[in-house]
Amino acid sequence: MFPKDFLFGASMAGFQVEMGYGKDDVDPNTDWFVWVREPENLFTGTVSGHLPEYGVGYWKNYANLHQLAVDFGMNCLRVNVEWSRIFPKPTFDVPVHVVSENGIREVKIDKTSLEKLDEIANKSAVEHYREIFKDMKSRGLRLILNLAHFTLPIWIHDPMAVHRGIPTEKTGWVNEKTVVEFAKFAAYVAWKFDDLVDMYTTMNEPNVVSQMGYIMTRGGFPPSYFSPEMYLKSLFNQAQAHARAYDAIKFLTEKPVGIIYASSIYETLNGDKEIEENAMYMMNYMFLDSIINGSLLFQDRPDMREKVDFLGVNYYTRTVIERIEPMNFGQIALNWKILEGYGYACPPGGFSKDFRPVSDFGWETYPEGLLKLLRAFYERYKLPLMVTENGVADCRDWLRPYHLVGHLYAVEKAIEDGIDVRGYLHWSIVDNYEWARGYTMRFGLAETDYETKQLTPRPSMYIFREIVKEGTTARFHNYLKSPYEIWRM
Ligand SMILES: OC[C@@H]1[C@@H](O)[C@H](O)[C@@H](O)c2[nH]c(CCc3ccccc3)c[n+]21
Repeated sequence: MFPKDFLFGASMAGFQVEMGYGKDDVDPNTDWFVWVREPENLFTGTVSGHLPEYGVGYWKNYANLHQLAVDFGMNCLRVNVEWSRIFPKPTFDVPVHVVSENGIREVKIDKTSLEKLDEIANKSAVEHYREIFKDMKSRGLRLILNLAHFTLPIWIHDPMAVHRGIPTEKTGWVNEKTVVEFAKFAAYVAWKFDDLVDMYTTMNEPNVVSQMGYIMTRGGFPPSYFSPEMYLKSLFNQAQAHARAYDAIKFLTEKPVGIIYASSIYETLNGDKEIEENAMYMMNYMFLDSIINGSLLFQDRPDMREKVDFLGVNYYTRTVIERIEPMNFGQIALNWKILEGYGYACPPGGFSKDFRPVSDFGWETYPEGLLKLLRAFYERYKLPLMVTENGVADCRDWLRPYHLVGHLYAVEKAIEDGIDVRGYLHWSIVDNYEWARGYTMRFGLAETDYETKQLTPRPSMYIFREIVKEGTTARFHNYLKSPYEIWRM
């Protein structure tokens, strides 16, 4: 059984759902907005050619989407405010008190600084976000407010300059100055929205921003510039930015502040524990340890300790790896590689090498991995956990019923095993703009008609509602066995 006060809902991101009518709801001031229409990226096929301004239109149709959530049993939504909407112009000139020897140790934002930020903020954007959040609350939905979800203001990040190796100050998270500006943004958001917020998260998947930006540079993420040094620098500046944002928000409110991490369970086919632990450390614990235990790589950072009230776990599938001769990339020594045919590396719409069904995106259905991951994170950190993303690209809703029951069952078993999971937020409630893949991937429990903006529940959304109503997956366990035999634990 799920606890009575369990949070059932969905996650969304501003850039992926807000725009829809191609005019007064458009925010042109982000790195992603530039990136997805850049001729070089279109010519090389780096991006889909689809544009976010013709998407869901949440900026205008938010009431419809909120009511859909309520109608299908949801009691919580996670969304973010777009930094570039709140501050379309640079905030560098707003004075704050910074302590920065060997890292950004403290950023103090007082009332005077907040009032100076208020002078340059886009007040109509602040007001419109307040309308959206007030509507959400008026329908009984809790709000988890996230701050950064992949996009950065163009005055922080010039993705094409970095992509082409042209010297620029606007290097996004690689530039330590971004840490200070992010803390200002966090303080301002808490100051302006706290009365409407239930829980905060500072950022979504800092590891993906760094990995897809500077290592997996064929994935279509800005700036697609291979650099292990920039990978590490951007990763740890995001860790610092989280810690400084945590402090800035906590200076103004007692509400919980967490972070959302792209989490995968790393497995070998031959039970090579050393390699599995090595990968789990590198890909999960190294970053999280830095903001929970204050251990930033090999230096002690007490100013970054205990900066996580709860951990948002985004889980989609596992990553199967095997040992290789160590490869050295600067400070990074890699002695494992990802195996094709499992996890994220499967044939779209087919089956994995383990005969598990695969999504339209080529991601293997592996619900046991969520249970293993929740166990591993809880054992290491003993922090409240929340599944902040889980879902499947499945335009026909053939796989989603099984995928949904399997993963909700994994959460239910984790809770029965005494793991403190507070909620499950599906990715996502409606189809939306899938970054470099545009509208080609459909993750919605409800289908989005991008012409009419009509939102139509898919069959699996009715299953979601039944499971919430009954407080357990029990009635749907036949979905675990056939026709996809997805659960073998
Ligand atoms: O791909 C589905 C969703 C995105 O739409 C969300 O914005 C993002 O938070 C998110 N993260 C993941 C898992 C990690 C990942 C990110 C990007 C590309 C491939 C895998 C999947 N998703």
